[in-house]
Amino acid sequence: MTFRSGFACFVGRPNAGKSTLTNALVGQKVAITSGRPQTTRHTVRGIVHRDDAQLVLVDTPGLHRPRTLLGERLNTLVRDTLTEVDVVGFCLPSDQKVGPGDRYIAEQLSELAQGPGRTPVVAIATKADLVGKQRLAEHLLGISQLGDWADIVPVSAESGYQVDVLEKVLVGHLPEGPALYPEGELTDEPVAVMVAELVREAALEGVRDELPHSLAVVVDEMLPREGSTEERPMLDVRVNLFVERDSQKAIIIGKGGSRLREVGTQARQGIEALLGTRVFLDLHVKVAKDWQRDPKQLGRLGF
Ligand SMILES: Nc1nc2c(ncn2[C@@H]2O[C@H](COP(=O)(O)OP(=O)(O)OP(=O)(O)O)[C@@H](O)[C@H]2O)c(=O)[nH]1
Repeated sequence: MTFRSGFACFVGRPNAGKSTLTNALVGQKVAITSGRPQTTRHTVRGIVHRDDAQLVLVDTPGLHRPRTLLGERLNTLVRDTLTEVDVVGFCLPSDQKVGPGDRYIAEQLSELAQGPGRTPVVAIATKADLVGKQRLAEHLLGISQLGDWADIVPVSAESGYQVDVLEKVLVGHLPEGPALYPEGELTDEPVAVMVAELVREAALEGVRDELPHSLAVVVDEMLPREGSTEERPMLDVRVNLFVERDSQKAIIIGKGGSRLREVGTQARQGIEALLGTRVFLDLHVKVAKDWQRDPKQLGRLGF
């Protein structure tokens, strides 16, 4: 039996279902999903362990037209990631017609497919559960006319439809080689990044329209609480939330701090589940003016 191993990543416009698909393949929640675009700022890897292969998924941010410096950096990150993987999955949500955003990405990908590495691109019709047979057929036709794909696979991460098929197709594009990570490993995302994502997710809940891309979350410190014992461990987690304006700070904090308390409670439950220990979560909201356009601030926040 030949063993294959390698890297795959999903691209697609915001909300195409990339994170959800990663989770469905890995079988556990590693990447944070959300109903709003561009929440996946960091490269999160999920690892699929099979008897015949190991597939390492690199979950990239949405490839989109750069509008701000942050956008440009994200796109550079995306392109760097794309040239390093063995196969790219291009996600196109079935409930939406192929549009200009998809065409833009398709152009970038065809450059890649013709480049020196010749990375194969598998087109994936995501969210197939949301549409009927006829619409799905139309969608697949639209996708086939969009470019020259190694394969086209309809899937639903929600219902599980064809997730196994997609897994086989992706694995088929990997080179022969030994496992890259020990079995049981699901992600090598640093814990601090996952903690920050949980806080960000909670902080955006219900106010995503007001604070679309203006929130950055950074874990300041994570320390065992003084006096906490091995039987009853307790972790002090201090997190900074950066917004661009005072008005946004007010939204996060809420009347008399009520909203921030809810954010803290929700995030804490997620963090405790992630770390398997009790957590004291200390949230600080700060204004970093126009951080999306300032290289120094971006650097400090890890972009
Ligand atoms: N019905 C249905 N909904 C899905 C499916 N996959 C994803 N979704 C929903 O679509 C929305 C976006 O999914 P994500 O996985 O966050 O999309 P993404 O491409 O990672 O988004 P960005 O991180 O913004 O680029 C979420 O509300 C998901 O619940 C699916 O197979 N079926």
